[in-house]
Amino acid sequence: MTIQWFPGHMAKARRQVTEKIKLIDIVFELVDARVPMSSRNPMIDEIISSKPRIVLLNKADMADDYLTKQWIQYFKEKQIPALAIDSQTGTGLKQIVTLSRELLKEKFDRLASRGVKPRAIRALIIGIPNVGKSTLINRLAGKNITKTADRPGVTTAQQWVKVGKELELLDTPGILWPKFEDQLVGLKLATTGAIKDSILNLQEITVFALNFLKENYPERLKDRYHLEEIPEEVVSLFDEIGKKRGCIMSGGYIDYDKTSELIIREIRNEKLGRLTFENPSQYKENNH
Ligand SMILES: Nc1nc2c(ncn2[C@@H]2O[C@H](COP(=O)(O)OP(=O)(O)OP(=O)(O)O)[C@@H](O)[C@H]2O)c(=O)[nH]1
Repeated sequence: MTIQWFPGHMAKARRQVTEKIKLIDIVFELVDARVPMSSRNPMIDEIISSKPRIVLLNKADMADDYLTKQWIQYFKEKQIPALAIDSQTGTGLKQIVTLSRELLKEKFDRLASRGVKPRAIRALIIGIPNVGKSTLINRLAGKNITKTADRPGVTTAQQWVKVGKELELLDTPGILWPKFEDQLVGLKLATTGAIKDSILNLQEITVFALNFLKENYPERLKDRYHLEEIPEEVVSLFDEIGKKRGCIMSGGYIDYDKTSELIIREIRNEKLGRLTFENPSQYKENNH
């Protein structure tokens, strides 16, 4: 689903998330491990406020392992615990419960000392569209997808999904918007497939992707497209790939649309291996 984010929608989404946050102990902020910054909401710190949080770098199976470790370190330095997960297979999910329990130990000990009966940790998954929120909820819930009894929420009755004995999730995740006014963010999200029916031009996305691969993963580019050398000019690179893969129009011209579709499809299908499109060092320098 492609959501059109108008200011009114943004305000409504934010209000809904803020209401839900009041009901929970901890936030699971889901991001795409291939674009950990671009797949975050620009106002996330403000929205979450002082609630404990874990950043979950989802789709880690598609991301560059080396950079995923660097990103975990980056968040750690900002006092935000982060975990790499794969919601499709369930890799890394056990740690979510263990870490949540650790982070909330003091709060729950305090409640217990006041005589409050022990209860499951309540959590909310939030993230921009397509980061894998539903996949994660389904994976965590497993057979327990049958919902627990309603508990009155602030505006509507909320449904909770049990995850073992120790965790309960709000069944509908919080959806937030990306920072799409930044063109580079849009290009990265489009390359990874987060923006489905992109308003961005496909050839433009491909130029971005090729430049990125040329700079960061030149050997993979060479291997995949059997290139001896990578041409300086991105247009020549485009031409060469188009020629090699038979994306030719009548008259012998390169079919740029077809070439673009092929390259983007291959990136999304991991034909160029596991890729991460942003490096934490860029964000440290810019002091983001
Ligand atoms: N490879 C991989 N794919 C994943 C993972 N998690 C989710 N996906 C895929 O990502 C796509 C989006 O997942 P959803 O769970 O629908 O994402 P969502 O955040 O609920 O999306 P919205 O409903 O648009 O907000 C689906 O095709 C999933 O199969 C993961 O960890 N690894």
